[in-house]
Amino acid sequence: MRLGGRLAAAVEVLDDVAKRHRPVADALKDWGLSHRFAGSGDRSAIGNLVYDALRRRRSFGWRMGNDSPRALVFAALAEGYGMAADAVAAALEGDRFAPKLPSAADFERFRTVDLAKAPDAVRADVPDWLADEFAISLGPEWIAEAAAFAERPPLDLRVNALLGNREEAAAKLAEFGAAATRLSPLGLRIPPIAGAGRHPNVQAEAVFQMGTVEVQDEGSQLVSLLVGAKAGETILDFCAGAGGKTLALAAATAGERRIHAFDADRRRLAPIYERLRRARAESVEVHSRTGELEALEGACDRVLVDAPCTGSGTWRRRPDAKWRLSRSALEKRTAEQDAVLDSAARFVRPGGGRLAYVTCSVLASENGARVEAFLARHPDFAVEDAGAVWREELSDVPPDFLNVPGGGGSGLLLTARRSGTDGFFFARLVRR
Ligand SMILES: C[S@@+](CC[C@H](N)C(=O)[O-])C[C@H]1O[C@@H](n2cnc3c(N)ncnc32)[C@H](O)[C@@H]1O
Repeated sequence: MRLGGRLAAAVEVLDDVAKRHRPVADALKDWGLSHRFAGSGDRSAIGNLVYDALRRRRSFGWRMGNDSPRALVFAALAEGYGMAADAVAAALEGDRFAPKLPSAADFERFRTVDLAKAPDAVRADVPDWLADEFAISLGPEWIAEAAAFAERPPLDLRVNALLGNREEAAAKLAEFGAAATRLSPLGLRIPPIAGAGRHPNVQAEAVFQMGTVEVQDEGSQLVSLLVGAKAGETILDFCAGAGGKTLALAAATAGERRIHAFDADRRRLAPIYERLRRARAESVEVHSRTGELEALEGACDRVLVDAPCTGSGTWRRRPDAKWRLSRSALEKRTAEQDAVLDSAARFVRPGGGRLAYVTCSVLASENGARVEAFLARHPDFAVEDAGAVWREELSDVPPDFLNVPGGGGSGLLLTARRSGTDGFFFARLVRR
């Protein structure tokens, strides 16, 4: 396909996402199925345009003076590829599939308008109703913090300590530019996609197939390590889902058969079995029914609650979710978070057992506020100092991560801007 066809396809996909309120990944997949002539290079170029347009929908729309799918796609092209109006026009000359070009004046406005004069929520690239939530959650620099979640993300891998070490894995993935992560001692990072490119298909590599590496954001690796799981302990991953953190816990406990993985939704657990096999994580027992957990009540040294949340920390990877989120959905999530914490608390061993609360959201109402509400309902728990937990499980902590404005209590907040990771909240509570 030529550039014009790719642009038209990106406009079509964005239209579909907007009109049918559907996830962008589904819209892209459907487009691919009905346009089988498109090659893999076309698909990744179209995907990049669509994702870039969604990540920065508000600021692109404001700078273009128009937020139609067509204007957003041209904005993504101009920004992502550094193309000026005349270069775009020249590239599309005689291309009958190309969508109608914005005017030269629109391109000029896009290039020169001062975004600093735009409303806060536009600069932050978030919906208006979320501006206050972000300001409370991320403090005086919330606009820059939110805008960092509108950048392209890297591809992070965790090296499975049960099967390999980071140096060897890095050597096997050197052609993709994989390098050690800054904060996780187990991580490898492949830089964000440039231009029309795409991330390598690491799942096809022997090092992945043999279980030596797993795809996991560095932030997710860090919060898994902060749980502090040790060999010989009884550990319950209460919201295990597809097992991203279960696998990390299994590697941290060097294979002792004491990890229990549970999820209230059996369908979500489905991928865990194959992932555990590949990682040779034999220490994990998977439970899909609450009744199977009876023997664990009051008996777990560590319980991880990786709670259902809005996912606001993952908007670099799922930018469409940012525009679908509603106030009522946020309220539904906070109620679920209270319920899941209450259900999980009974498994924690009195007299020193730990309850780790994690979300992949940066919103204080899902994070510190939930911890505070939990402590009010459960006076037998106390929150540990997050800085001390980091020093105990990892190393010196950069003080920025501990600064959780409006978070209440001693939580840790990772963000794209502070830690260069997806957004994660972490708090560890001890049962007296
Ligand atoms: C953020 S996801 C878990 C992701 C997973 N830990 C990982 O790292 O791949 C949250 C999970 O919590 C589960 N969940 C929601 N409510 C629950 C409850 N009351 N008890 C247990 N699990 C629950 C959901 O089914 C979902 O799979």
